Amino acid sequence: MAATTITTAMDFISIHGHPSSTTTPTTPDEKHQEKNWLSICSFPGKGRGFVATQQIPAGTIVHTAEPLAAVVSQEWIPETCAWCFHFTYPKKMKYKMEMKVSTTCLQKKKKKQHPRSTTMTSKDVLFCSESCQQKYQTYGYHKNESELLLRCFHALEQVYHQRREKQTSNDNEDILHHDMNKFIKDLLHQKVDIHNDEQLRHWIDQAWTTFVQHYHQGQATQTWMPDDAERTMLRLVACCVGRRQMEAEYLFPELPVTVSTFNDLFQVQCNELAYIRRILLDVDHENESRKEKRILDALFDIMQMYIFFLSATSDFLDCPHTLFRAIYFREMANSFGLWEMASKQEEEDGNVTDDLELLGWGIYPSAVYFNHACDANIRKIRKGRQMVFISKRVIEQGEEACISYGCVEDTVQERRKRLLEHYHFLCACTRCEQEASSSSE
Ligand SMILES: C[S@@+](CC[C@H](N)C(=O)[O-])C[C@H]1O[C@@H](n2cnc3c(N)ncnc32)[C@H](O)[C@@H]1O
Repeated sequence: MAATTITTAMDFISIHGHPSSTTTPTTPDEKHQEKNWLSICSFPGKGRGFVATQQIPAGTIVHTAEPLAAVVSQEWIPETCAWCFHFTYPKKMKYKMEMKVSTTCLQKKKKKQHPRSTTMTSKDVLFCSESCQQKYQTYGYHKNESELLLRCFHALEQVYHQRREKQTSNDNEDILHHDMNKFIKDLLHQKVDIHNDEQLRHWIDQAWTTFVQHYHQGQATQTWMPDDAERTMLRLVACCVGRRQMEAEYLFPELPVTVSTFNDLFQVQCNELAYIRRILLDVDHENESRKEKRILDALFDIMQMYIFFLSATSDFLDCPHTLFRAIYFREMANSFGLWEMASKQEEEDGNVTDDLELLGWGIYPSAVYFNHACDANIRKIRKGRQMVFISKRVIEQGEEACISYGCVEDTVQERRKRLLEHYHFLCACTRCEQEASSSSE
């Protein structure tokens, strides 16, 4: 087990990240094997959610989910298998992602090159065994998918290292700040009603379009550096854009049943409006110039990530800002944290500690309907790349099946505050409703 516990800036995108739930699954009864235990319903104040279709015995596997995309956190790449998330601190993973690729295809825009091939590797994708390496390189929508991802990861690494070495500045950034500030002022002077979805969405679209136009005129920064969490996030976005591109280029390949399609991602709730609105409400009590700065900073962070992504991948990925945002804001608050698992020995000895590491992030479209409850009736455990969901007690037919998105030990006020801050919603679970009404009596 590793020595430190990380808390990254990306913690906020996790909905289901608690290390104590990452122990090895208990073997379920044969008769409890998965069937259609759950269906999707609408719940007032919570959107869609899973509901039990029949009485579910305790300890039943109610759902097993495969990721559409899963990546190792930047910090733990050397010690974590990119396929099965096996973690061996302080030992390093032995197998690299390595492929022969044609150099002409590497940069589509550079024409008239003689076809040559080269061996390409990504330092950001390592495996614990040849078998995991093989699975990673052959899994996907099409056999070319892992090659495309290799190029993306390689290019993201390169741009990162180039920027770190160069640190050039760009005077035109002032123009960009000035123009973007004008937008923010308009918003704050009530030309946009932030409670009106249509108006707010329109404003966000315009802000992005303006920013991207500046980028194409050479006015966006080339010096901004992503932190580890943002680099991890960019690889996760690349996996989704890559899947989309494969689907567009190769029609109807024979898919293994476990492979999600890009469209599956669109079942997932998009949190862009909720995120921006929360920032706008948060800064409400600040003075004007502070307000403007905080909104600008919040927007710029994501816009700069996008520009960084474009600089690295635009030669082989087609990703307009609308697509980037559609993916980014679905991953935000919907991705599952992939935690280190306790060893069998630790479990047998009852020695499972809380300082397990957050090894990566995955997006699991079939599992996003689990709403949060502060007294959850479902626990989730990781089994390699899969997420397995198991009932903690008997669940009655028609009862909502919920997991916990994190710690539920605090008071109702603290729990609600944390969920609002990290996941942008006011918790409406039965426990919160009851505790909130009794504390207000
Ligand atoms: C992973 S999604 C769950 C599925 C979501 N309800 C949907 O319709 O797609 C998480 C989102 O569901 C809603 N949600 C989940 N648990 C909730 C709760 N206890 N109270 C209110 N909203 C909740 C929030 O909007 C949250 O951002």
